[in-house]
Amino acid sequence: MQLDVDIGKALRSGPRVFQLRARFCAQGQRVVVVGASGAGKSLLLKAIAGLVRPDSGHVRVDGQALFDARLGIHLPPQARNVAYLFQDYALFPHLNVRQNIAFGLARGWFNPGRRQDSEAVDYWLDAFHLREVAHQAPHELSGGQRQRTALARALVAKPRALLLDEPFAALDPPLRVTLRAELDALQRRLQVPMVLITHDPQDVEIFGEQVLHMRAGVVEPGDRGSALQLVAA
Ligand SMILES: Nc1ncnc2c1ncn2[C@@H]1O[C@H](COP(=O)(O)OP(=O)(O)OP(=O)(O)O)[C@@H](O)[C@H]1O
Repeated sequence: MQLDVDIGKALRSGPRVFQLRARFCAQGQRVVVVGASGAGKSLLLKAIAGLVRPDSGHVRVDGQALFDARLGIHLPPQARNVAYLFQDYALFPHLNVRQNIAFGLARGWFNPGRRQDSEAVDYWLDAFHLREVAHQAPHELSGGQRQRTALARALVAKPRALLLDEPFAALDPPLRVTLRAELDALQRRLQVPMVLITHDPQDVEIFGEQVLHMRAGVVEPGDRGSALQLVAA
């Protein structure tokens, strides 16, 4: 994947203005974003996903413009084919596991899925060991099952990139280790490029093929060593 980002965005809240100024080009399959709380990491990912509209600049994936202020391009999230996994997974509380995953196909409720679609959902139910709980609602799941459902929903539409906002933060340490290893193996198997926000040194070790530092809204290139110092601080 080639991710070419050069964006600016001012966010105002009362007298305070937060200025996002992100400019970088990422080439690898595994990009990690580190930085202090409030540095702008989630905003950056949301801008790539199309959930936040920058004021200026461009976002290009493999040469395709997802956003270009000068050309007036701002593809909606569902047209970007880039999956975004929220910090709290954002599962739909009134839908069961199967329905949550099927929602990732973005066909909506009035357009029932085709046969291949339900095969795709079945595939991910099996791949993530969710078959047994397919009928359960998010509040009836363990933390790991919730995370796997959210990942399955993100992957079912075969995204060209996966954006993960602190994917293990809500999990207790033993489960974190297990699911980190699962994501590691999954990424190798699917070869889906990913950008992962983290405060955890283990994530930097495992997924930090390329590291971006964010400091007060600005992206600075970093390396694994300095990222480890930053997250350990
Ligand atoms: N809608 C908004 N209006 C005004 N300011 C905002 C808005 N959303 C975010 N901000 C500000 O933008 C800054 C960056 O927020 P962001 O969520 O990207 O931080 P982060 O680096 O992901 O932090 P954390 O590690 O705590 O999740 C913060 O200072 C936040 O207060």
